[in-house]
Amino acid sequence: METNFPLNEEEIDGYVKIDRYNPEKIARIASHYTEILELLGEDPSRQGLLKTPERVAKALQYLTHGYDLDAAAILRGAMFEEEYSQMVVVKDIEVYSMCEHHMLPFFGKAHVAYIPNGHIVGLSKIPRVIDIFARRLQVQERLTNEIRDCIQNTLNPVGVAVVIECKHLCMCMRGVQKQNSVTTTSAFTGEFAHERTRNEFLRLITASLD
Ligand SMILES: Nc1nc2c(ncn2[C@@H]2O[C@H](COP(=O)(O)OP(=O)(O)OP(=O)(O)O)[C@@H](O)[C@H]2O)c(=O)[nH]1
Ligand SMILES: [Zn+2]
Repeated sequence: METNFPLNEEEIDGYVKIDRYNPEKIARIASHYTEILELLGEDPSRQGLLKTPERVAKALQYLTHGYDLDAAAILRGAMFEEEYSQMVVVKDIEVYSMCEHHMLPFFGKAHVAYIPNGHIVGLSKIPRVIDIFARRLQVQERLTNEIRDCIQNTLNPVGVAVVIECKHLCMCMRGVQKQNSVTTTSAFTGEFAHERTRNEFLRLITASLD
């Protein structure tokens, strides 16, 4: 899987209104991690760990920056009147999220489709919406529904379909330790309730360009 992130830390600031990276907040989170390192049996004063609490604090702020972003506003910012009324599918969108039970990553792909109802949306905004909900503490089911609801309620299309396939590290590197299990979740509205439309979507997301 590619690891190019849609937003880096500098770019976030263009979207995030409050300052997630303010030094006081980072220092407070970091101080907890100094204690956690000690409790884990480490020596937080050894060279390799000196900056670790601060690094972890910044990483966690990044991994949860979706709390500060308004997905509906981002969609509304790039809606265009257009008479196109066929299905629009954006597939194989990388997803990186954190399970709310263990705060361990789950990651994989999302596939999204909608059928326009007078408006289309800028294509890049669909991965942005996914990221805004993924960059929080999540369960895959809620992530799937939140993406569906945001697109449905903002763009008001004839229907929305969302399928997400993810590996959960809390199931791979601890706990039940199943390395190959993949969880699939889906959410549909409107026209996608019909088997024919849903099947067309499923066919398109499994079709290859090669
Ligand atoms: N439904 C759902 N469950 C999740 C997701 N991410 C993690 N989980 C599960 O959340 C559950 C939490 O169960 P608990 O029994 O409270 O936690 P635990 O003792 O750490 O469980 P194990 O992982 O089985 O060791 C586990 O079954 C995880 O696999 C998710 O996105 N959706
Ligand atoms: Zn988990």
